[in-house]
Amino acid sequence: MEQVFKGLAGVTVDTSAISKVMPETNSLTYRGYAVEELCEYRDFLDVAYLLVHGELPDKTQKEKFMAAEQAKRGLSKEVLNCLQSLPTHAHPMDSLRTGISIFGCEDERIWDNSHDTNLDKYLSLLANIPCMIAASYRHKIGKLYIRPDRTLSFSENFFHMCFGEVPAPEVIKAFDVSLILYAEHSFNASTFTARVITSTTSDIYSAVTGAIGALKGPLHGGANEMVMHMLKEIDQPGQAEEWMLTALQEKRKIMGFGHRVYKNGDSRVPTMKKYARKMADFVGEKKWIEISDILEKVMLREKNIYPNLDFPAGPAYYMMGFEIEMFTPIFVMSRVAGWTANILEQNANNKLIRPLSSYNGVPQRKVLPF
Ligand SMILES: CC(=O)SCCNC(=O)CCNC(=O)[C@H](O)C(C)(C)COP(=O)(O)OP(=O)(O)OC[C@H]1O[C@@H](n2cnc3c(N)ncnc32)[C@H](O)[C@@H]1OP(=O)(O)O
Ligand SMILES: O=C([O-])CC(=O)C(=O)O
Repeated sequence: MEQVFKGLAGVTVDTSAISKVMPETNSLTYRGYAVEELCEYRDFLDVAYLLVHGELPDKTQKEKFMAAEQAKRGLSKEVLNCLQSLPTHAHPMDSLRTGISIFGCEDERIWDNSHDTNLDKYLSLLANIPCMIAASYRHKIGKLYIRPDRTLSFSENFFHMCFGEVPAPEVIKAFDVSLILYAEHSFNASTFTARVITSTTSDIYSAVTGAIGALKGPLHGGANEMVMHMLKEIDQPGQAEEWMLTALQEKRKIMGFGHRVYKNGDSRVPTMKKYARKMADFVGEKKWIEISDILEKVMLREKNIYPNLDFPAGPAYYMMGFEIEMFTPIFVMSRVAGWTANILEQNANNKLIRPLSSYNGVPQRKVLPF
């Protein structure tokens, strides 16, 4: 039997100049820049530009990019109506997947996969994914849609559309940092999905829609929601150690722990943890951090497994005031930058992605007539 690489683990399938995940040093760069430095000195929009254009914007390029993103904010009546016609029990990831499908149908440039057209489609997605998430959220809670404010920053506008107000700068900064950290991570499952779809010379909306489906799963982006459900189930720091020991004994997968590539810690966790702590100080609620610290300690002691980015991001979003079901859609708001960079890279040097399988079913047999 041929050698099988289950889950493509350890297989290098292509080259990429977008991000470098370095498990040996627990570090990560986007286009050569360390994510920690990007978090400290730049905002998410700079990173959304960097990933797709290959360089950080200068002041003029940033102003132009920001103005273009702001100008593109705003859903059509049809997309808004569609999102508002979905059942209120629908998960916002499903609503977003559906919204982007319709959004894509509105674009007449169906078979135009040129670089410049794709850059324009990217700007539309970047500007309108937050509008779709906020629209679904407002619909779910039975409140009226709030139109985007084209004078606000990317992150400020999202809070404005969800809650009708812009929170303190500390909250905006923590949120923006989370978007930078979530923006790109080489050939993760959703990015790979986007590349597979792109490799058939399909379009960017199809690739992003497919990537959303892959990101939703709890083994990938959906874990940030599961982490918060777990923290809420534990509820008290005094119950955290026992909860973890029982879960491990029952051989349960602990959400927010482990990673396919990082085996000694996720490069993004220290930065996200710092901002989750800032959120705890800001809201004056330490319990989620205390429970998290105990879970992390016990998991390391018992299994030598480290937390991934979803572990601190979940409680950070909760403390910012978001409903749990909003966490993975927020991941999409950011990861669309990484997906697009990968879609453009795949398009620029394409080869159909089509691996082999090793057949282990019944041997060939005869079809007998009735
Ligand atoms: C942004 C992101 O997408 S980050 C990932 C978010 N996902 C999660 O947090 C979900 C929980 N984590 C997991 O399910 C896994 O760690 C994954 C899917 C992320 C990585 O999986 P893989 O690389 O396939 O690792 P694999 O599942 O083979 O784990 C290796 C060993 O560690 C154990 N392990 C890994 N993660 C966990 C976990 N979260 N809880 C308990 N045990 C775990 C496995 O049971 C396995 O043990 P075994 O060798 O005794 O069978
Ligand atoms: O790289 C992965 O497999 C998952 C991950 O952390 C990400 O997509 O951010």
